[in-house]
Amino acid sequence: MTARENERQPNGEPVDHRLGDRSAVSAADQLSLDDGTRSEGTDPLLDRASRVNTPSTDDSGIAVSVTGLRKRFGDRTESVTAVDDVSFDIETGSIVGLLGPNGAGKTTLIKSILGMVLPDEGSVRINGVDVYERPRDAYAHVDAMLEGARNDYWRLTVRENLRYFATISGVDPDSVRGRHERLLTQLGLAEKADVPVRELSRGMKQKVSLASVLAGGAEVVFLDEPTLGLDIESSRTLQRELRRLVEEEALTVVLSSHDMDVVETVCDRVLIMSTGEIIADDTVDALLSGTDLHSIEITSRDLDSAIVSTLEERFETISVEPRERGHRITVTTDSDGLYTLLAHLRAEDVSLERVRTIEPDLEDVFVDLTAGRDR
Ligand SMILES: Nc1ncnc2c1ncn2[C@@H]1O[C@H](COP(=O)(O)OP(=O)(O)OP(=O)(O)O)[C@@H](O)[C@H]1O
Repeated sequence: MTARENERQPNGEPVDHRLGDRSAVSAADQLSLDDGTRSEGTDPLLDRASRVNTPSTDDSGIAVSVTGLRKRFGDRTESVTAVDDVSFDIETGSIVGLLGPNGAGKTTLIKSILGMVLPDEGSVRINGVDVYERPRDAYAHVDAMLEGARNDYWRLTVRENLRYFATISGVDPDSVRGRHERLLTQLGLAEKADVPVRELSRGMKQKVSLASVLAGGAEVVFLDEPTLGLDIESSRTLQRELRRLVEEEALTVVLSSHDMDVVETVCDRVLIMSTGEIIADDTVDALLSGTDLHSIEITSRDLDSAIVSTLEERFETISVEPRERGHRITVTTDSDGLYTLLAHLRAEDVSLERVRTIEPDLEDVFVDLTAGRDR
């Protein structure tokens, strides 16, 4: 999902891609028209300000349930099935990572769940409520940060933004003052609380965006690249705060990110999409332990350019580092591939100076699962 930088409303404020704000809805409507969907203008999110933020009643333990979702764009001559018969449930109080290469269908899936794109088939329930039949009730406890960090009112201070977004979520800002103060402290924003957002750095703005999403006490939040542009310390703080909200307040988070380390650290479960389908749905541990991948790093002065280029032809996932004499190569492959590699090196009479095996990480598993599956 790509951030749309520099979008502005006529009043000079940034375009808001969040739910819960009227400008967000107009952005959604604009998108909808582009998509040929939802042109009826009945977006449930327009009405948030008048909504009472009562707790949801569903006790199934399932926050989001998607069944048989399908969305195709285009006509018969040229069409793409962006989401292809996708089904999954997300447990209340968990963080689920949504991964996929560019064009996999992640944005279309999330927008379909949020009612910003109307799917051709399938159903979505949030806390047991069908989003297409009873959108207002279904989205009463949902918020989202889509397409980057441009979500806040830059002329308002940080604290005023939190109060504003709480208000349009139907919450009296005074009743959640404690929550706001905690968010400001946890996210390192307390010192800047009374500073207009436009005067903050990009990373700080990103943190304000996240705080604004969480300001109204939503039970289910969708976050697109929440750590983009943050320094390592801020990213870790944000991840810790998300885990705390999930564990202490049963927040449910759907997080889409290209940062595999963030997903590996923070998510209870990972959905991997490719060409519109869910091709993996498991915990990070299960994905890592279920893989037959091995990463091996070999250093040798016998690894000359000719041998290295033969290996590059055979192994897609090879990285090569020239040494003063010879090369250091790192290859990620399955057991058969490893056997082939070692047999090849033996046949070429390569003596191995240094061999190091590396545990595969989520990125290795992701690349392995999605390689060669382009549309
Ligand atoms: N409005 C649209 N009209 C036509 N095709 C579309 C539209 N929106 C998405 N698509 C196509 O649907 C497919 C899935 O796109 P989508 O944006 O959902 O993928 P993504 O996983 O979010 O990608 P990225 O990571 O690059 O943002 C792509 O082939 C894309 O070109």
